Amino acid sequence: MASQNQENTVFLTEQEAERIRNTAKDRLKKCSELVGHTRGTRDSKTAITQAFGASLMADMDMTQTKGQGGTLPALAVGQPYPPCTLSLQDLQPIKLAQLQMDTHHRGRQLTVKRASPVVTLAARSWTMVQDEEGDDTERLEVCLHKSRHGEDVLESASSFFVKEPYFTLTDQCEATLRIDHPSDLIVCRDAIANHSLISASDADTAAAEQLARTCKDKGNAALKQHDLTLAHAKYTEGLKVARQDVVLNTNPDLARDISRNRAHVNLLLNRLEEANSDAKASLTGREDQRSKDLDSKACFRAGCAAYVLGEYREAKAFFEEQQKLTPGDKDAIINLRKIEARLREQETGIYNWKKIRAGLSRAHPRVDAASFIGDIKVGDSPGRGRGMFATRNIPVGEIVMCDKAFSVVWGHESEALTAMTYDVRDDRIRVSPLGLSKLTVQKLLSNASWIQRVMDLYGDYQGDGKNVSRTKDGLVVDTFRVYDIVSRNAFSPGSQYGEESARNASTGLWIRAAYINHSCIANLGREFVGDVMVLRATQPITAGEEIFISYDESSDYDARKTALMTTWGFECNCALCAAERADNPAVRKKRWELANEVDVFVQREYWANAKRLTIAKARRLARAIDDMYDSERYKDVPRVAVRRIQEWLTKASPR
Ligand SMILES: C[S@@+](CC[C@H](N)C(=O)[O-])C[C@H]1O[C@@H](n2cnc3c(N)ncnc32)[C@H](O)[C@@H]1O
Repeated sequence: MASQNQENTVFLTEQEAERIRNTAKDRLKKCSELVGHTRGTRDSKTAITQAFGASLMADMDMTQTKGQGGTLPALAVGQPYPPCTLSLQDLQPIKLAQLQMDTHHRGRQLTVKRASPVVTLAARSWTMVQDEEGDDTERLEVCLHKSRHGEDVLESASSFFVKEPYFTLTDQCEATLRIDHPSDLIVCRDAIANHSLISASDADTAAAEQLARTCKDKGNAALKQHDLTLAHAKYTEGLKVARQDVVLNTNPDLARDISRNRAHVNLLLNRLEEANSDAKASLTGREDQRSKDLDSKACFRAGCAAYVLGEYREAKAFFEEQQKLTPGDKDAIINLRKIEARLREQETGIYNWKKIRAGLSRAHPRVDAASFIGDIKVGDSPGRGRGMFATRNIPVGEIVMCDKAFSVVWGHESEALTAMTYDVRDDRIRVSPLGLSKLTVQKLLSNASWIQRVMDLYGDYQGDGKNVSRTKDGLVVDTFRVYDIVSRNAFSPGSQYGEESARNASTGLWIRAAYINHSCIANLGREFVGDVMVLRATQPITAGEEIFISYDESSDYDARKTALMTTWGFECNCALCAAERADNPAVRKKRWELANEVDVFVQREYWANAKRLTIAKARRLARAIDDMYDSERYKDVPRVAVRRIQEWLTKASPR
């Protein structure tokens, strides 16, 4: 992740780093020794006692960091496997006793019930589960993506279906069923629900209609209790029956009513595409006042979903229709006004920054704004993958892009989760914004069009690319791919709402800006207003030229080189790096020391009313740094170490 704040560094002791590496390597070794070994049955009492004993020893996935107090979770990453893309009904059952060690049981599904309380750790939750018959017990662990809609998934129910179970070892080498992809775990909230459906297809009209009505009532009751997941399940069940010909031919309004209700729940669950299609499906098009009122409600719901999806023209059409159906409706008027602003932002890049800034606070850190993409387009950037290119000449100071974040986690929010990750692919330990990966996965699980857009971004692990898989149980999201995409595309919007450090750094994903490559001599400057990234030309850009931002602004060549390789996985070949690489390391070191001296000077000496002696000292410093540059090599290359003191001098001696 590109940091705004170079102080955001976690210092890991050698021993801690070694411990993390060894834990991951030990596990991998044991796993490879045990591949394919049959599990056999486990005595349930002993299994539960052993598992809890191990968990009590310590939350072993926590890491101590040097001199910074506190801990960060540590996770091994870089062993991706694909999520299950089959529907539950197409998988063959398997029993716990049939499981084989370190094996993905492709084409199989397990039905289990919870047999112990849930243990919730920073980056995972686990519990003991039993077969349906209760004669065998095993550990079930959900890694990272352990909660949905603010609820711990394992705690939300007592029965689960595990799709294509992965039976392996924990970091402490205990046997476990491990879930990495949330779509591989199906919560069974109400076993009776599915049985009731089976009889519906054969039922007579009255019975089927009654069944759909009961589901609708149960959905309404769950909604009243704010149990959105159950409400959604009940409406879905009711819709399946109400959309069958037996009911549809006699009472088409029942399906419409349930669709309208589910649209509301979907909006609350952020399932915007389904909210939009449900609302459209509920429209009656009739002219009586009651029908008009209902259609107005549906238009409002379809419009809200389209608005959050960024489909402002579609949203506008729905709110206009709402206004026609129920003239004077205040919601429609307010929303139409908001849409005018969004369309202006999107089409012209004109924003009311004063108003936007005034509306930002710790409690409201996100901006309600559209993204503006200026005259730029994605193209091939040899040696750098894809990049963004200007399609016309752009003068200095012009806004090139304002990108509203796809997902952002602020340091002060409960979703913020930073972890030390050990990547087995390149043997590197990194500080990873896992909270952002989690939030991104949650958003993707709700809307298919978003999956395609995020999965188009660059990531080391390709998985199934930008294909969207959907089973009868819902959307499938490859969390390993999201993790890799976040690792290579996340930026930090800086600490806009209070102090933060590496352990709670704010991070976000800007999916349009994510196509812009790095150069240490960037031609764009970056600023954040809440979660909007504003990019302006800092140099004149000619049509066809690639645009660049700086992922790391350190003036220390070695630090910058290491950060670019560790975080972003590349070595920069810009003119500045080429010149600095050719410098004698001793010269680079001396220049770096002088730049540090400048930092201390600038912090101590305020430029306003600076004494002549102080200004003279600043001039000496600037000259000393300038002398450390080879005049031939740095003829056309910026002398970055001298920049700060020159800025100070410009302000201190304006005449
Ligand atoms: C945010 S993405 C930029 C878009 C990316 N090039 C693509 O094809 O989607 C960051 C990744 O782009 C590549 N990249 C960016 N700047 C680069 C540069 N100056 N040299 C080489 N690779 C670069 C690296 O692979 C990096 O991890």
